[in-house]
Amino acid sequence: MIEIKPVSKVDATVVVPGSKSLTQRALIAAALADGTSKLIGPLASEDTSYTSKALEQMGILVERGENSWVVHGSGGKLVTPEEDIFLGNNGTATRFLTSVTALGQGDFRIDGEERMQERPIGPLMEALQGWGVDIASVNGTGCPPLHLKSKGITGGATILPEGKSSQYVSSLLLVAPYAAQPATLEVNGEVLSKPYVAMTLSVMSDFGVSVECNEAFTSFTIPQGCYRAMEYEIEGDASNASYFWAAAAITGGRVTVANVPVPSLQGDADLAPLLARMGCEISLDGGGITLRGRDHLDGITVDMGNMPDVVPTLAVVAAFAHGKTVITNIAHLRIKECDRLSATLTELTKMGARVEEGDDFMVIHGDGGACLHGAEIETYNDHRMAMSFAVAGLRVPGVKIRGENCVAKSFPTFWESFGELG
Ligand SMILES: O=C(O)C1=C[C@@H](OP(=O)(O)O)[C@@H](O)[C@H](O)C1
Ligand SMILES: C=C(OP(=O)(O)O)C(=O)O
Repeated sequence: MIEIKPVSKVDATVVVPGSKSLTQRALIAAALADGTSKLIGPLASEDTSYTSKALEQMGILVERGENSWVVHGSGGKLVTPEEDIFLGNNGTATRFLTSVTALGQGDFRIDGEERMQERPIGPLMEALQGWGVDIASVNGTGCPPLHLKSKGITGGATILPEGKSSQYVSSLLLVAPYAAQPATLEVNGEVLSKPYVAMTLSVMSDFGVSVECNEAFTSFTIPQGCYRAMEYEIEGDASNASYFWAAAAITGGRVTVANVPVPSLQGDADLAPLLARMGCEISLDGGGITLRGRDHLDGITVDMGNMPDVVPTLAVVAAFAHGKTVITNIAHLRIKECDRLSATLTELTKMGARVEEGDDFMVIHGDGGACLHGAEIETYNDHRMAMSFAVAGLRVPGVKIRGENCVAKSFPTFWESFGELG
């Protein structure tokens, strides 16, 4: 357990580690490319280690240096893994690598931690079956462990049934160029977390494959092709930048995150303008985004369907605002590392906040933070719970974070960087 000490006003410039989402996409595109790619500024964390280890099991050599990784691409020819693939609680990799392994040959399992065995993957399995993949959920739950008998994907038309993760769409797109025939993908229902699909299309295009699609991201035509090896530079992680912007917002201080660019490929960078709507000042200095807090924050009403990972950050800031904050379209928070919708509200309540929970929304009744008091915060093995509630501790004495090591999933050096704010 770690106790956070309150500070007056933070005043800092920080550099955050590389984007988890971009690192994983670039690793996969580079692994399937014909030739050797170099990833500059990748994220070294528990999740990206699971991804690169799984790719290594499929015969891809990933040489991990201090600030760049060299990936020896296979041109799409994958070796059969000798052991089952284990991906911890890495939802992105579990969804993406299910399709990647389908490109290879062999009979094996994909599995993860207990929580990953509760995170659905059924819609992706159905869409892959439409491309001729023999895949089943071992326990019949529509969740991992999965059993695959891979022999490549046929391509042609497939349909992704309605689901609560954009990762299914990204996963299918990433492998579609390697299908035996040109592929199309139709998605039933609304696509949540859309910026992540845009990010996938951007990485694919950088690696040389252009996909045709509609604006709603429900209809895609993917040409056959092979990714082109390249040198790819990774932006700083905007979801992880959120904790530093939030620190400025609630302490009335200043934080510049130097390596999240504008424009960014990451939807979560849009948290900064949202904090500006609550009363902060935003400016673009030296290539990064600076947030300055003021004495007063106002509650807002906002649809966060496109920015699920920064909802806990926003909810914590909302507890220090004046008035009601209503966060809608967030049912997908319930299938993250924990049920983040409930967990966030449970822990805010423990700190004295007045909140309301709906199936797909939350309400925080802010009073400027006056009612908040210290508490031992449960983190449910969820890195985003630990990092968001650490922010609250900068204003409220006695905030203690249990299970603080869970930050290793996406930001192993978080506590050192956060400590520098004080
Ligand atoms: O594609 C990605 O890199 C991600 C997509 C999002 O998931 P959903 O699409 O399931 O909301 C996000 O929560 C996750 O952290 C990363
Ligand atoms: C939801 C997250 O990741 P994943 O789905 O990859 O486990 C996250 O990092 O907040």
